This record gives sequence, structure tokens and C-alpha cells, in this order.
Amino acid sequence: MDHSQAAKVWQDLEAHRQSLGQTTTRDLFAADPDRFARFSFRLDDVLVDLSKNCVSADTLALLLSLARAHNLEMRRDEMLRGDPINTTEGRAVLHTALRAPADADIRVDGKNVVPDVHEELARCYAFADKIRSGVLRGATGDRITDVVNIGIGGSDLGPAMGARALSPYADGPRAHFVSNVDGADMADTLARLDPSRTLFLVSSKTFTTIETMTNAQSARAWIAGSLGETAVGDHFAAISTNIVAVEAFGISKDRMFRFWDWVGGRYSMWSAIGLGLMIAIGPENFAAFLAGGHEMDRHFATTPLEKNIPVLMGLVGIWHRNFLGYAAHAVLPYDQRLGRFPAYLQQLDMESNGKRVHLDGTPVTSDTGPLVWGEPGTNGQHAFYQLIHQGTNVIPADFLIAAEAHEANMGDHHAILVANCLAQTEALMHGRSLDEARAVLAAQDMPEKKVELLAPHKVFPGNRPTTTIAYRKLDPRMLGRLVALYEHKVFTQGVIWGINSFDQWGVELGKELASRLLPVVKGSNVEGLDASTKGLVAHLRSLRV
Ligand SMILES: O=P(O)(O)OC[C@H]1O[C@](O)(CO)[C@@H](O)[C@@H]1O
Repeated sequence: MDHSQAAKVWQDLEAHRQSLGQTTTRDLFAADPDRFARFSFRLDDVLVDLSKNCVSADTLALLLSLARAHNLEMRRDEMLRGDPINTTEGRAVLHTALRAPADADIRVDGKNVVPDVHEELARCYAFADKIRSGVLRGATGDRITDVVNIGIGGSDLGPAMGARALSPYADGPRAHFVSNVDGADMADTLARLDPSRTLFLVSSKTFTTIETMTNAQSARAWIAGSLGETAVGDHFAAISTNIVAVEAFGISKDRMFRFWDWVGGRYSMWSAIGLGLMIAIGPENFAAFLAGGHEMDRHFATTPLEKNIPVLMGLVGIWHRNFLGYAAHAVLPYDQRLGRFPAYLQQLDMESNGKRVHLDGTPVTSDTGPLVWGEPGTNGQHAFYQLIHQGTNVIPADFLIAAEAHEANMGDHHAILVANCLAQTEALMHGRSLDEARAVLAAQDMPEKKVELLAPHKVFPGNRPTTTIAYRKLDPRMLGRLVALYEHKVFTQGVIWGINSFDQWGVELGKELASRLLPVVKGSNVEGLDASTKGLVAHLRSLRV
């Protein structure tokens, strides 16, 4: 990286922000009739409209210079060719290899990993087919009708989000997901299931995560308790990088699916971790999901930065976070089946870019990843949009909308959904001035005093940034493109911030303390704890029957 060049562009961006002064997106639209065409970008049917963000051509040009000063293209190529860019863990970062075609050549330590990827994928597909067709059955000879993925974080959110997103394509056994160590999660799921027809997939990269191992042991006891110990083998499969621990759990090699340490947990839904999704939607649909991801990879790898969608989304995010000071980012899918997408992105974005030191360990000098959150529209409109429209903080938001619904013959549902999505982005950008609010009220024949009283409450500041991602339909290929789009956006921002987007040391301390506290919660000595924790333990113990 050219530090002095990067610092100079950063200063130029700050000066540029000053020079924009009070300019609003509304002003930018008024000044440029071609703004939509200039600031919206396409990949086949996917259109990403950045025009409702307060960026000018100069803003984008400066942001692109910033990306170049940080050697974004070089860093991207390093990732894609398998260099060990996850420096704190000494690993390559190759989730893109999981969706590469069979003839690709991507090397880790000199070895092409693509044949291994395709071999494991073929094993997963064969297993999925056998479960779906009833060739593989439970111990009693019954067909498997329900598959429960036991995993957490990246070993849960991807397949869980995907299974919900692609439910119109689900023609296999029903998919369930248990993640929380709260026994309620497992108990509520088991209550709906018949052990003789249930398959458990224990998904854990490390196969040591306490939540997953506790849930897996409970599931094992449930099967052994109702069908006998010898039935366990027929009702379990495992997905992990830790072959030794899987064998120790009692899952045979032929029901064990691998992935590799160069796949981060939050980037793993493309691997065998997607097995639950694969069994639900079938190998063909899963292959379309992978192909969609690869399509976005090609776009990211080969499109000039000026038209590179994930890069531009990442850079606009940098503008918001670092130059306009916006601390949060909302993801608002107008697609009910993307209900878990914001939660999925929370891990992808916040576990990747919630960092406070540079790659070399020195403290960061600018803010890093924002708080990411969201809910599907239109429900959010009737809950928290009030704050997005009129609250004191500006929250940039992504709106996701399909042209086509899966439901034919549902009258105006989809048209109303689309109208709401577009109306919200228009309202957020346009706003309503005090004079406009007064005029609206006056047109209702309201007494002047009341108009004056009410008008300030009806003012919408506007100039609230939104990006709209519009696509034909939420099919497997589209979901693949969408997930890969956000992965590369997160990568772009990590490069600009100079952080490691692929480790997650921030989750370790809580884990360590939880294992230290477990015996205390169960009754051992509270000495050595801080006064608050000691008091809480005592209170909880006193309430326990
Ligand atoms: O797949 P594993 O090893 O059980 O880990 C689950 C999750 O735990 C984390 O390590 C930390 O929350 C995530 O990065 C990961 O996705």
C-alpha cells in the first residue's frame, strides 16, 4: 500500500465532504437528469442503484483512488489465488474455490484444491440424493422426513438463511436448524419430530464448539433413548474440518463430510456446511446457487473498479462510515423469505470487520465496520422506520426487491410490496420540507394555528441514503449472487481499513470466561469473581428450585 498516497486521498475525501456542504441527493438529482443511469450498475438482471446515496461523480472518483491507493485489485487477486491473507491464523481465504468450476486451478501450498472441493461436493450430492430418494433410511427402515442441522454461527446461519430463502425449491425432507445451547431450541424442535424419521447433521468446523457439542449429545441421547444405541449411526452425519473429533463422537467416515481450514465459518455455506440446504432443495438447485456465487466472483475479479458492484457498494459504505460518520447500516429485504438474511449478514459483516487493529497490530485510526441490522419490509415500516425517517441518526439502508414473486394468483400482493419498497427509498431520499409539510396540511383546510403546530412533526429531513438491489426472482442462482456480492463488499471495506476480515478473536474472551463460570453456576466456589458477577450468580442460585 502507498501510505502517503492513501493518506492524501483520505484528506482529499475529507475536503470533498466539506465542499459538498449542504448538498443533498435531491440537489444531485436536480442537477443531473442522467443520475440514475450514471449511478446504477448491472450484472445481468441484477441492478444495484446507488443513485439515492449522497455521492457525486467526484466522490466516487476519490473513493476509487482510495481503493487503488490501498491496492484493492492486488489484494483481491491475492485472495482469489490462495495467498495466506488471513495472517493471524496463517491461512488462505478461499471460499471462492468452493464455487469454482471443476477445471479451475487454485493452489494452497502448491496444491490445486479444486479437485478436492469437487470430490467432496460429489460425496455430499450423492448422500443428499440417497436421503431424498429413500435409498438411505433410518435404523427402523423408515424414510427420513426431517433433517436437523446442529451448528451455530457460520455453521448455522448460512444454511438456515438459505433454506428459508429457497423454500419454494424445497422438495426434499423438511429442514430444521438448532443452534442455541438454550435447551428450549432443541426441545421445541424435537417435540415436532419422530426419531425414526429424523437425521441430524452435526455441523462444526472445529467440532469443539460447546453449544453444538451439547446439542449434538442431547440429540444423540434422544435417538439412543428411543431407538437404541445401535441406531445412532443411521441418524447422524457430520460436517467438519476435525476428522479426529468426528470419529470420537461415533460418526463413521462415510457419513462425514469435510471442508478445509481455508474456509472461514461465516463463508462456509458453499461447502458441505450447506448439506442441510442441499438435502432440502436437491443437488441441482444447490449447484445453481454455487454457479450464482461464481458468477459474482467473476464479476468481482474481472470488472474494472469503476463498474465493479461489490467494490462500489463497499466504497459507498466507506463514505458513509468514515466521512459522514454513520455508525449503522440497515438491510431491508422486501422479500419475506430473506427474513434471516440480515442475521446472516450480521455475522458476515460484523464478525469480519468489527476490528480495532490493523493487520500489523497497530490501532486503527478510523472507524471500522458499522452495526448491521434489519428486518423484512413491509413489517419494518410499521416498527422502526419512524427512526430511519425522522430519528436524529442517519442510517444508510439496502433495499432488496424482486421483480417477480413465486406466488402466482396472489392478486396485488407483489405490486403492493414493490410499491412500498420504492416509496420508502423515494421518501428517504426526497424527504418533506417545512414548507411542503405546511402546504399539505393547509390543503386539508386546517386552521393556521394547527398547521403551525403540526407542520414540524411532519417534516422529513430526507437525504437519507439508500441502495436498492433489484433482481428478477429469488431463485438459487440469485441467492448465490447476493451472498457473494456482500462477501466481496465486506472484503473491499476490510482492505481499505487495513484489517484482517477473516479472523474473529473477539469471540474468544467470552467463551473462555463461560467455561470458567460453568462450574461456578453449577455450585462451586464464587471466589475470584468480580462483585457484580458474584452477586448475579448468588441471586440466580437462590431462585433455583
Ligand atoms: O463451526 P464451529 O467451529 O462450530 O464454529 C461456529 C462459529 O463460531 C465462531 O468461531 C465464533 O462465533 C464463528 O466464527 C463460527 O462460525
